Amino acid sequence: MSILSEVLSNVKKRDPYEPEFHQAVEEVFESLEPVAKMHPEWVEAGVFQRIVEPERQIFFRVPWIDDNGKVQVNRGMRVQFNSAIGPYKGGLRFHPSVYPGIIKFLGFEQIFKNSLTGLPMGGGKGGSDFDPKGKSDREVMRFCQSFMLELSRHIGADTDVPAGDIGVGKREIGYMFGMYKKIKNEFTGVLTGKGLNYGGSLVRTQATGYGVCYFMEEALNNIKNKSFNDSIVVVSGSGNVAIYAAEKASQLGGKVVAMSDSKGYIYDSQGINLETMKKIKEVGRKRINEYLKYHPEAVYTEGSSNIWSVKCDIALPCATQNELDENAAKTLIENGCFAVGEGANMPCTPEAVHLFIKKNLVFAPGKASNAGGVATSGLEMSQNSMRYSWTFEEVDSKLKEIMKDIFKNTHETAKKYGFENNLVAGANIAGFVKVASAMYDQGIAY
Ligand SMILES: NC(=O)C1=CN([C@@H]2O[C@H](COP(=O)(O)OP(=O)(O)OC[C@H]3O[C@@H](n4cnc5c(N)ncnc54)[C@H](O)[C@@H]3O)[C@@H](O)[C@H]2O)C=CC1
Ligand SMILES: O=C(O)CCC(=O)C(=O)O
Repeated sequence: MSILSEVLSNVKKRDPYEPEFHQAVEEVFESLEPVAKMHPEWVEAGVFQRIVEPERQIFFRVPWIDDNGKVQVNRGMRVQFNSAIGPYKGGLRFHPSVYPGIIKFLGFEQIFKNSLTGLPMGGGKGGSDFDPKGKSDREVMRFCQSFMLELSRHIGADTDVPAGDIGVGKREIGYMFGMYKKIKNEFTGVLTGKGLNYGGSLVRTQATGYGVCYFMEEALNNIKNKSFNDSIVVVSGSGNVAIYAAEKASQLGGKVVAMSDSKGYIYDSQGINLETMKKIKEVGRKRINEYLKYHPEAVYTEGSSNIWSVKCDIALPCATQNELDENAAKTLIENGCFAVGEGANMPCTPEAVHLFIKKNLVFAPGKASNAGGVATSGLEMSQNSMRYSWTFEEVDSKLKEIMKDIFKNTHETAKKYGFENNLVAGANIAGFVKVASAMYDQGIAY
């Protein structure tokens, strides 16, 4: 049995009820056989066993009082996965599906993604099974304050810097930042994704979605001599990543004809009107079918996964994990889709990914293509340390350069290890090698 199979089998044995985490480890390890062969010293130093075990996991109670005066109790957690190359960094997810297996898969992905950005950030992730949907602003505030009351003991600008993810946007970051500042009596860059009036960075809101398109444009140009221009694009989701991926895809000349939420999807043959979508989702926090009130010519279909039956050239899954399976992949390919870029974390199942690679689509894996969000968080940390802010154009051009560099690195690494044009292998290997060599240099006690 190879060291990689042995470690994977141990991961499954130790935490048998965490399928998303197993999937994330398996997907990375699939690419690492040549790395293990090239670096027997890493095998001997237990790097593969150590990298799948979080450095620290924190679980805590989050009691809060709802608008009816009733006490509610949620679970909070933070997985500080790996700090070999910098302070733990990664978002917080508030969604009823959150449990350790989800947070561990996200934290594990984050290690390699953050490494690919070229910035000094380790990997971490956290969240709660709290559902902000349908809650009043005051309820969300009381929850966030209680969550931070405990989390504040474990984070810090040089220790662990959380940010947003599903269910955590500017509103939640604001409430948490306010509470952290009150508890610690210090104004530091302990969270990113902050409001622009208290230390946030321009472009952070747009960064993940824009970054997906910058990466994809680079991949299309280099691998297929194509671009977004004149393409038909389908984007799943209608949250932060989806809206700004759709915006940049349109700016690059694509036409986004469909977007979804967890209940269903909208098809608009004229191209989705993004101002309407922002009004519905960012301001109103409403369901996507509200779109029909403003654009009655569009069509709404129940069932979010049906969105992949819409004919397109480029598909950008930007909602959630495992939202695009093998059947959806087959349908996309039959309809002529030639590129898929992951905006969400692990949105394509392993079977779908294998099919995309086998059929030579340009496939951009999330840990490379959605790294623009955390990269811009890294830029927010730099600006906070300098007590300075860059302009929109300055941050946007740094983001663009970072995404181009990530593409170059993943593309060249894939080629070097014998996986030409396989960006999944390229991203896994390039992300891993930097962290593994830092872990090796820092000794086994680490
Ligand atoms: N916000 C960020 O900077 C980054 C987010 N991501 C990933 O991107 C994905 C989306 O995150 P955000 O946009 O930040 O969250 P969000 O909370 O702003 O939006 C999530 C959207 O997905 C929709 N959704 C949920 N389940 C769905 C389903 N099964 N089918 C269709 N739509 C569904 C929701 O209705 C919502 O519109 C997640 O996988 C997240 O981990 C990755 C990198 C950075
Ligand atoms: O900006 C960040 O720190 C986190 C972004 C994130 O959660 C992700 O890349 O999945």
